[in-house]
Formats: sequence, C-alpha cells, structure tokens
Amino acid sequence: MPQSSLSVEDVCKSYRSAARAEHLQVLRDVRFTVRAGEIVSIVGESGCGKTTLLRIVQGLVAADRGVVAVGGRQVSGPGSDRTTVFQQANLLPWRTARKNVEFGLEVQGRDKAARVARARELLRLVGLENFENHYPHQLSGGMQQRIGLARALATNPDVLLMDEPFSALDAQTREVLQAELLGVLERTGKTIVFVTHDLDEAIYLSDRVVVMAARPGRVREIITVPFARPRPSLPELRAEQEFQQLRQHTWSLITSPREDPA
Ligand SMILES: Nc1ncnc2c1ncn2[C@@H]1O[C@H](COP(=O)(O)OP(=O)(O)OP(=O)(O)O)[C@@H](O)[C@H]1O
Repeated sequence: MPQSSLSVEDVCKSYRSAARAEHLQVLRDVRFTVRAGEIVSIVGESGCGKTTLLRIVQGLVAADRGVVAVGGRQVSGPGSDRTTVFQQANLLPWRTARKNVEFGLEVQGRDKAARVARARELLRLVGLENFENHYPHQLSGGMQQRIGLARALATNPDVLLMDEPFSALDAQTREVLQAELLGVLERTGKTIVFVTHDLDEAIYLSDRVVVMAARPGRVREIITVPFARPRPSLPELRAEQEFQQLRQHTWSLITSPREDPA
C-alpha cells in the first residue's frame, strides 16, 4: 500500500482587494504536516482560508511564499497524486454509478477491462456493489457521495483533499458516512486533509486537528486526538469525557478573541 506524507511549510497568500485597492492577507505562515496514512482536519471560522489552503495544496492556486510537498516532491500544479472530494458529489447524470467511478481511469487511458474491474472493486469498498448500473438520480445523497469517494479513490491518489464532503447530508446519513469513511480509509491507508465546520466530525475522524484563526488565516493550534483506532461510533465517543473536553477546547480556540496577529 504506497503512502505519501504531505507537508505545508510557511504558506502565505494574499489577494488584491479591488474594492479597497489593498492586499488582503488570506494565509500567513501556515505550517503543518500529515504523515502517510494520517487524517488531519482543518477547522476555523468562515473566511479563515481553509478552501484557499486546499486549493494551494491541490495546485490550483499558487502560494506567494512557502512550499507544499507530497512525499517530499514539491507541488507546482495539479497532479494525479492529489484528488479533491467536494461537498457535492457532482456525478455525471448521464453515466451509471460504475461509469462515474471509471471516469478518471478513462482520462488516464486505462483499458476497459481494467477500468471495470477497478470500478467494481471500489463500489464494493463503499458498499454499493449492487448499484453499479444505477444513475445518480436513482441514488440518495449519501449514496452519491459514496460514489464520489469511490471515483476519487479510483485513480489511486496518495492524498485525498476533502472539502466539507458531508455537510450537505442529513445528520443521520452523515454519521453513517463518517463511520464508513473511517473503515474505507483504514483499508486504503490514504493520507487525508479534511476541511469541516463540524468539530465532532473533525475530532472523530482525525489524528490531529489544525485549528485556524482568521484575518489573516493562520494556525492557532494543532490538537492531537488521543483516541485509538479503530474507533467506536461517534455517539459512543461523544459520551466520553475526554472527547467533550477536546471539543470544548477546540470550540474555545475558534470563538475566543483573536490574539494580535502582528
Ligand atoms: N480569488 C479570490 N480573490 C480575492 N479574495 C479571495 C479569493 N479567494 C478567497 N478570497 C478571500 O479569502 C478569504 C478566505 O476565503 P476561503 O474561502 O479560503 O475561506 P474558508 O475558510 O474556506 O471559508 P468558509 O468556511 O466560509 O468556506 C475570504 O476573505 C475570501 O473573500
């Protein structure tokens, strides 16, 4: 199972604000690492630069300063070693579930037999092997998101970048998918960066939680999550005092008055 680490070193990014003719510093000296096979979540108030950071890691936006590296190789643009899973699965409506999973493999020019075998393997992994010929409109939101995850895994990226992948789902489906995601990730050993507004989700899924502060976006604290894997269900973990303390600490970091960023 090949795995790669991800490192983000002193990343800075500013945008020119047309309205105020000045630079808006979105990210300042952001630094953290995700070891191979780890899940690290990023949380922080709206506008602290989480999506911008993911886009820099993806290689879609260039940092002004700093370095992003996957497996020690510096990122200089998009690459097949990184794939993003978004809030909406954005499946192609005219393709079946299996053909959606095959999409990236087609782009890579893989032959049909290999594509079909790989897509079936991933549909099994996400528990949808009996739905390969269904079209997206025949699938629930949670099922579509599972297809989106299978599609992202199909090309075997080293790093998965997950941008609030469950936030459009109802609470119950969300908890089911969180538990499933943990199972899938344990089996695939991917290195994951997971952006979320949901602190329970961040703590439940992650090895570490990067708490960001805003204006400029920067790392406020990196919290190590002490719970051993495999983890119990989220409702069980939530009942533990240590979980509640960790959540309270994370919440207080996000909501407490900002220290002077100078
Ligand atoms: N292309 C751009 N041009 C100018 N400003 C931008 C651009 N992209 C993002 N910004 C600004 O950067 C800041 C951070 O935005 P970003 O979307 O990264 O935050 P976020 O933490 O992901 O927010 P949310 O939690 O609401 O999704 C915001 O003030 C936003 O207006």
